[in-house]
Amino acid sequence: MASLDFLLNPYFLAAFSLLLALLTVQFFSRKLNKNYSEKKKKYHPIAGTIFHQLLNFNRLHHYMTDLAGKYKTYRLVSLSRNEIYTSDPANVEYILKTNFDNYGKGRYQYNILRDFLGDGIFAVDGEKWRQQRKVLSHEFSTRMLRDFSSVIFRKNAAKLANIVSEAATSNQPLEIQDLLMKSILDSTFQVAFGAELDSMCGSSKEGKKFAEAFDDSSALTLWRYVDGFWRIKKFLNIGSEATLRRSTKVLNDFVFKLIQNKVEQMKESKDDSTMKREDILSRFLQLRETDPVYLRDIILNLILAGKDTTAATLAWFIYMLCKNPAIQEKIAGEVKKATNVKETNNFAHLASSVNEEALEKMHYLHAAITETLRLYPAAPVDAKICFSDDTFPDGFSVNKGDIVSYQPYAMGRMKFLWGEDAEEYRPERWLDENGIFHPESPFKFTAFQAGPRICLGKEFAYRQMKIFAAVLLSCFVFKMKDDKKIVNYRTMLNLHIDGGLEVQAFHKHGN
Ligand code: HEM
Repeated sequence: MASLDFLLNPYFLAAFSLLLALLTVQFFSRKLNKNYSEKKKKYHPIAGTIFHQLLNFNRLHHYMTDLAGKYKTYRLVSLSRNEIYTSDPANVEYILKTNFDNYGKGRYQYNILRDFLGDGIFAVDGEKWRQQRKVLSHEFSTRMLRDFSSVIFRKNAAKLANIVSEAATSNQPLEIQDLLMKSILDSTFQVAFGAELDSMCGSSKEGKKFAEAFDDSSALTLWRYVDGFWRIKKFLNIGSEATLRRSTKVLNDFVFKLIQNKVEQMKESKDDSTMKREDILSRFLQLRETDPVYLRDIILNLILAGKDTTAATLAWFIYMLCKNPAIQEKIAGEVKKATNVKETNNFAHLASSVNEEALEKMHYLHAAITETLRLYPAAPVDAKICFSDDTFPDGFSVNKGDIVSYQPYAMGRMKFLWGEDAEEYRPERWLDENGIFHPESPFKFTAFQAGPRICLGKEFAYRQMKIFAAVLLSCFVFKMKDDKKIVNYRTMLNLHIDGGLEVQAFHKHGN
């Protein structure tokens, strides 16, 4: 019954009363206006209110998938504005591409995100977004970043394999999601700053503090979406807002110090043309970008973008493989063939063999990761604000200020999109008759968003996930520690496994 405690919460009761009042007002104003606007505009069916979302909070994505099964596009009534949810690819294409300029983060999201993400790419629209997108797209397409990041991914994959190996030898279970979160944070941090954080082994106290402050800031920023009183709490500097202020200060102090150190290092090595600076911070400094606040915003946004998304996807991937041992075996076979490595006890050697050429050959692994993202997309729902009244391709209207969301989680499970076996984990659906991966329309498979704001790190993320998966699956067999345990997500911005994923790893030894 603990999950119903929130019914007694005074904030909740106040919000509920307000919602009832709003619904009453909406009902009567609809009646009064019937002869005017209703005649001209058609609105998507009302499937519920945000009160229903609160009641279903712990199974939110199941609830919304059920609604999506009934209506391709529907509305939920909230206190201040309509919330429209769609799983219709034609509407998704319209929002994300055709009428791109009419949908964005808006002032509402910017105000929530600003204290943590500043003016970084995730928080802004318009010119500020365009400028960062241009610079970052260029950086992410360079061969230098690709090669530099691959070296780091291989090193960290081998480091993780060492930890898994120790657990396998001593027959100890592992909480693999947590390990992946730390390892991916270490990789992303090193690509971004060119410095070691080592949150996986915890060798640096400052690094540990940074990692904790980062997670706290992220969770507390998300909390603002449901806490109607956050502005007052911020003004009074109390409760969650006081904690957020402390966490962002830890982040800022740490990052500004790193930037300062890097600037000094670069000054010292100015004449040394053999010094190659390949991390993202150094690249920006070389481009004569010296505003520390701008640099902080760019880099923290990248870390946020890359860390939880990639790590959570890998955790769901391992979960899927524990549930489907034949697929696990098949991927291991493909990796062995592509890398041509016989000896799997030397993790560094094995990791170095997972090179570009080998990765290109791993179509089945690519399909299995994509299939994981179809069923467990790291961003399960993605919301935009509508900037001016509009009509969707399905003929229904949306109003200025409405929140419009496409739903990767629900879409991944719709039979009308994927067929009768939509709920089944079947990597083969991504392969043609020759076993070659073939992508789907990004307006149907929406895990990376689509259109001009499509995920900038998609290729980077696949490379990292494939390297980690290839190294781990060549050396170990993974099984659930407790096969009967029900695995579910925790409702938050990204789709994490609630309580982590406890697995048992077994050595494959030389086969
Ligand atoms: C499995 C891994 C990943 C998934 C599923 C994913 C998914 C997404 C999604 C859904 C968005 C749109 C978010 C929004 O509306 O604001 C996005 C944006 C973005 N992603 Fe990823 N992402 C992943 C990994 C990465 C990585 C590793 C990086 C870079 C290190 C990255 C960089 C970005 C950036 C910079 C944006 C903002 C693009 C823009 O607004 O123009 N992502 N990603």
